[in-house]
Amino acid sequence: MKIREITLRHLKMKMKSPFSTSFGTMQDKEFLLLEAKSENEHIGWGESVAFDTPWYTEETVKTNWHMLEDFMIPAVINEELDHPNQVSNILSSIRKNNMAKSTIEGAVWDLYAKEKGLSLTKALGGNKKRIEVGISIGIQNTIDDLLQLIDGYTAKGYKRMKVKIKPGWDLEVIREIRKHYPKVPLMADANSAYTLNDIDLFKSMDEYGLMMIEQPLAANDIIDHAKLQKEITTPICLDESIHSYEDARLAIELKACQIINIKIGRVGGLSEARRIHDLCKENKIPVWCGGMLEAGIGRAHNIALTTLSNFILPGDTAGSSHYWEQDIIYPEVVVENGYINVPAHPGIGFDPNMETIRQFTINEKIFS
Ligand SMILES: O=C(O)CCC(=O)c1ccccc1C(=O)O
Ligand SMILES: [Mg+2]
Repeated sequence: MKIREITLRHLKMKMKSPFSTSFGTMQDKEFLLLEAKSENEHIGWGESVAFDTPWYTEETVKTNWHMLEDFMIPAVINEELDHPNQVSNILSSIRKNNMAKSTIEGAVWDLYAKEKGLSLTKALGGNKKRIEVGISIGIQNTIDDLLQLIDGYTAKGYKRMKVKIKPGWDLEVIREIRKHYPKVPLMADANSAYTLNDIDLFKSMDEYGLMMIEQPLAANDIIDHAKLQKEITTPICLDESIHSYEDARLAIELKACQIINIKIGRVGGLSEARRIHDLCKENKIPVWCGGMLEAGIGRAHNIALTTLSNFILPGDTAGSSHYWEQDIIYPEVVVENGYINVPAHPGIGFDPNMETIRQFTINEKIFS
């Protein structure tokens, strides 16, 4: 198959409520959508998960636009593609910029599945009919606010609660949650806010039965994560540290974690995500699918990936209505009792809502 036309769009959508992490607060979500049309008039969609500031990784919406426009789209358009795995080879001469790579690679996967008449789930080799999801809860003004949110999400059936922590919003918060919800499946995500000097804090957390602590230390610090994991019983889950299969291999060999959060954008696409999944499975490291506050296209890709067998733990793919007044796909992603039904239609299995896409687009360029 060949891609003969690509439309790149820059969208801006307002989130229903602001989302706060150890790095700061997000309210407006800017992101890119890539629409790739084949010779046979099939259309594949990809979404960039880069944010408008480089706090999570070094990439931003603007660096992604630049990489896609000047390097990646010219390299892929009009090339004969037999399989989406080729995209990472074609782009391998471009260093890093994983989220930009993933945007175009994701569109090629969707397109490939549509050309074959397969769901993206099938094309990837997944076979779940439904997936389990949890919810990621940002830092709140008060512990009472947080407890109320947990109340609501528990009632909605989300399979586990993830709370963001940072220095000053950590042990006390976990202790209070456990006082009110002794049994709720609970985990904490620090987004790299700590160092090994905080080892006593993490030892104290061991008594609260957390499913895991996500990314307590710096993104480039696999060695210190290994040291920390030796000292605590709570499993460490790595997020920001894992950008590739090789990172995952290093982390597993050094015993820096017991669980890995896979985000398609962070690792450069679905092909690499699947390789990491397979490596983790061989090494008995359970994985789950992380979230980047995606709009519907990115959310659909996450659902398909999560159908692979070693996605054992609930992911962060909450329902569309948790984030948006109106999402950009139909049907929207719906969570019922903590489950999302996996669509069986060709490709990502959701249709773009062109009306809302146009409404939220602030810049657009067509390449052919
Ligand atoms: O609801 C979601 O999409 C996941 C929210 C989340 O935890 C998150 C959101 C933005 C950036 C990083 C993270 C993270 O997993 O660390
Ligand atoms: Mg995280």
